Amino acid sequence: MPARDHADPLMLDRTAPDARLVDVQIAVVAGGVGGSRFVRGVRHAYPDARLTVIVNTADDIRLHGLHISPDLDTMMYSLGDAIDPERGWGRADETWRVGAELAAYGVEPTWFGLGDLDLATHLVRTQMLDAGYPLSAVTQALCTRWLTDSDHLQLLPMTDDRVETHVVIDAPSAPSGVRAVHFQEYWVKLHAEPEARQVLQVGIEKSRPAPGVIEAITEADLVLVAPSNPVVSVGPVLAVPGIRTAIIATKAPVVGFSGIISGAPVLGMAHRLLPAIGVDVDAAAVGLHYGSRAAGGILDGWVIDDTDAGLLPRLAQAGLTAVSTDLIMKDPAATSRFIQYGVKLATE
Ligand SMILES: O=c1nc2n(C[C@H](O)[C@H](O)[C@H](O)CO)c3cc(O)ccc3cc-2c(=O)[nH]1
Repeated sequence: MPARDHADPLMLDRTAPDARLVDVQIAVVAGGVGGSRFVRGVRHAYPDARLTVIVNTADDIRLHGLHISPDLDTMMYSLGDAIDPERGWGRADETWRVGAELAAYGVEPTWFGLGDLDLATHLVRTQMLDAGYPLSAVTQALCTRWLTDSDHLQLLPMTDDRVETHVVIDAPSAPSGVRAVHFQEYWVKLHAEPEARQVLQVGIEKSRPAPGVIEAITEADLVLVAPSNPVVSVGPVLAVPGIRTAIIATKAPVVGFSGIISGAPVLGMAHRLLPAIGVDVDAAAVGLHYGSRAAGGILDGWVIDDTDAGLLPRLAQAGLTAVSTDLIMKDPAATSRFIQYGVKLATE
């Protein structure tokens, strides 16, 4: 195995058929549903690497007196093989009896699905937060149940501070003509139907990276940006003061993957939110939104789907190294293939 140097930290002994990356540190910036599918692929691609997933927490919401962290829970359940495969969030074999009882009492909101098994997670998290533990300590505690190998896989909230994504929509009856709703209300109750006039990350200015986040990025041998929602999943992580700077400064190659394929998000509602931040709903626009590191952005490489190969010249002209491949995450092996392909081409 040739000596690993930082010029090519991912140097594989490419002669060995089962080239393994050992003692390699990988940091992933991710959201929830798409992000967790991506991370399962990263684990498949680099089984011996030490993985730190920096997870968006701006989706978090307080309901029924409980602190709910959808993206952290989706990542945790998914990597712990407890996720409901159809929904992509929440627990497998879930029941909804407590939620139905709350509705029977007329307790609002009833539009946010609270599963009985999932409730235990929110109860533990809320108790620990109320006892003064930071969200990162709570996450570590919850993960001891779900993630067997904590020194090879760690979930970090982007921050321990309270940050919430709120979406500004038209409200004809309001004096200002607009109102802000929590992202969960925009997505789960309103199905992202209203035009998004603005997307706010409430509290982001005062937020600080959670313990370990900056080190995970600066000490990484590879940083990956998951094909998560650029506005409400990757966006908030990059907006926590200090995180974008650390990504720009890291010696590791930074490779991003597009969640927009043929002008639409594979999952979720990014197409309803990208216009609010002035970014077209296409794989090139999102890559240029993140920007090449040479131009002050965060990416060394950008991976788009084969159906968007026609966008490659535009990315090349803008100075962003980009490649196209099959980006459909049909299973961890498929995801693993496109990750390795993208990393190899984007770091050569
Ligand atoms: O579409 C829905 N998504 C629900 N989600 C998904 C959630 O809105 C998204 O996973 C993210 O916030 C956006 O990616 C939940 C996630 C949780 O962790 C816990 C409860 C829910 C409840 C719902 C729900 O009722 N409907």
